[in-house]
Amino acid sequence: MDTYDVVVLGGGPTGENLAERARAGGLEVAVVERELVGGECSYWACMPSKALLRPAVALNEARRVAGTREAVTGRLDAAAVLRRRDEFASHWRDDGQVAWLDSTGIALVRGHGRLDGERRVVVDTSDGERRVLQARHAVAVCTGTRAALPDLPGLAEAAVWTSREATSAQEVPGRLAVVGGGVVAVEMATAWAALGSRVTLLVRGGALLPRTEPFAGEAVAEGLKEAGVDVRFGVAVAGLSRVPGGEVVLELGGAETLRMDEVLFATGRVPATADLGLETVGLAPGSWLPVDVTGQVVDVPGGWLYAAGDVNHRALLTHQGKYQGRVFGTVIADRAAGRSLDTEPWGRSAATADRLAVPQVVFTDPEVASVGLTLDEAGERGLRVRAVDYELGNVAGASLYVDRYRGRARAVVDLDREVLVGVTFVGPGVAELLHSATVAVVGEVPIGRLWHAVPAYPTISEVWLRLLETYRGSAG
Ligand SMILES: Cc1cc2nc3c(=O)[nH]c(=O)nc-3n(C[C@H](O)[C@H](O)[C@H](O)COP(=O)(O)OP(=O)(O)OC[C@H]3O[C@@H](n4cnc5c(N)ncnc54)[C@H](O)[C@@H]3O)c2cc1C
Ligand SMILES: NC(=O)c1ccc[n+]([C@@H]2O[C@H](COP(=O)([O-])OP(=O)(O)OC[C@H]3O[C@@H](n4cnc5c(N)ncnc54)[C@H](O)[C@@H]3O)[C@@H](O)[C@H]2O)c1
Repeated sequence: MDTYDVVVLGGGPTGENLAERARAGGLEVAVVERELVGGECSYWACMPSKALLRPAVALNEARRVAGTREAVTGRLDAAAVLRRRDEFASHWRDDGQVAWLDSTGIALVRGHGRLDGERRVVVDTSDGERRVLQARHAVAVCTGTRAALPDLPGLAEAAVWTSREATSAQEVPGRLAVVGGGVVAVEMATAWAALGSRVTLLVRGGALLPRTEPFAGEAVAEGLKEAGVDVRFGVAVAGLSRVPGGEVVLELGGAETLRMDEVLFATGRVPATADLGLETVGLAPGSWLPVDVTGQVVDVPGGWLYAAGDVNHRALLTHQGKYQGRVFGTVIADRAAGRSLDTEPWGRSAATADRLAVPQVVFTDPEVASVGLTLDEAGERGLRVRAVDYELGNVAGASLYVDRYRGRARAVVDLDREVLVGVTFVGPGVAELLHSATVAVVGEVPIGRLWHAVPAYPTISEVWLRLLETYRGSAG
């Protein structure tokens, strides 16, 4: 048996950050990883997906500026894009991340870890041995999620794509069906259409990106249609089958069938907790792990079990998992050293931003960049709010950015405190605008002070000024 101060289950972005903060706090730390250090994000999610999307957006932007439009004469070079994607996925090798772990003095145990009662982890190691790790202070579960697949007749045998295949495929399918209307669905539909697939997007509901402001999903649907994607709403897949070695036949209810070369199910995530020994600590296998603001799993007594990142279901995004990792890793070190905590909202020891100010960019064309609450969410929380909208195309910097710029911005103002609680930008090139909004929301910067944050002319950021003018006009 080996003893460490902290045992971290899962070496994705969250586990890495939590381990690093605990180690920086003076603790002995082991990370257990069953696949690649770096997790889903580095190899099958953020990095390869953005590497697939960037060339598509760069090409579209060049086509929208007179002068460069004439210089762009061909399509994307799919093979070159896939090669560049492979580089960004480090060719699915984790040597670089392992070297970083080594440099921090964190121990790496390769294998599948499971809880085995209080503070104990049993690992089936990659070399076929069984190791027992005992934690003096804490075990942190950072095991992330895997793709959720619906229970459909024929699905198990049809060798469908999940986000893993959609981000790592080495060939461009001729016909690709994408099932779902969330972020993975719209990003991957954008990428593969640009790479040359004929994409059909099958959306069960009536809108894309249902958790964002409605105009964002509408703009993305329009962008996808302009890119040649067949976007269908109110469609449910009833069953499917693959012709051996060949195409997939999708049954859409009624008598309609679709014949595709590949089918991507982008239908959400489930926590990677089914085979984690949760039953040995009184939890149900397969469940999400809700935590308090310091990261402690609420249903386990003794304060030794933490959960961070996707697996606690607070905000399924890399940067939020890393944020939790930093906060919770520091909390574990502080508790171990007997230091006092600051668990007030926005305090050093409390995850707060992952509830009140989650920034997210959807890297489609147009991009969607949002932080904080939508108008509907703010209303549901009982806030007295007003939405302030502005057409981005009227901003000088935007009209220079691409010809006939189309886009929109919305700020959600809390009228009682006169601060912003949410901001959404939709349009080309808005991703890098987002952090200004995040600072305004997290800092609860009074509208009166925002007036003095003067955007440079002529940038797209001038939309800030226009939003404030619109608010002042409508506030009377
Ligand atoms: C296609 C796609 C694109 C995405 N794009 C973005 C994006 O652009 N920006 C963004 O912020 N987010 C994005 N996300 C979400 C992002 O990938 C996740 O939020 C992030 O990976 C969560 O990090 P994590 O460390 O919590 O979990 P993971 O990255 O899932 O890492 C968990 C690790 O734990 C390991 N593990 C699991 N069980 C065990 C076990 N029992 N024993 C040992 N090891 C185990 C796994 O092998 C894995 O390495 C995307 C997701 C998808 C699917
Ligand atoms: N750029 C980014 O930040 C980025 C990119 C990709 C993923 N992510 C994160 O990863 C997570 C997973 O993304 P996702 O798109 O897989 O999940 P999601 O929950 O965002 O979307 C899933 C979609 O599938 C639909 N759906 C569910 N079951 C279905 C079924 N049986 N048939 C048809 N449709 C069905 C849902 O209605 C929903 O619209 C999200 O939390 C997202 O924020 C982030």
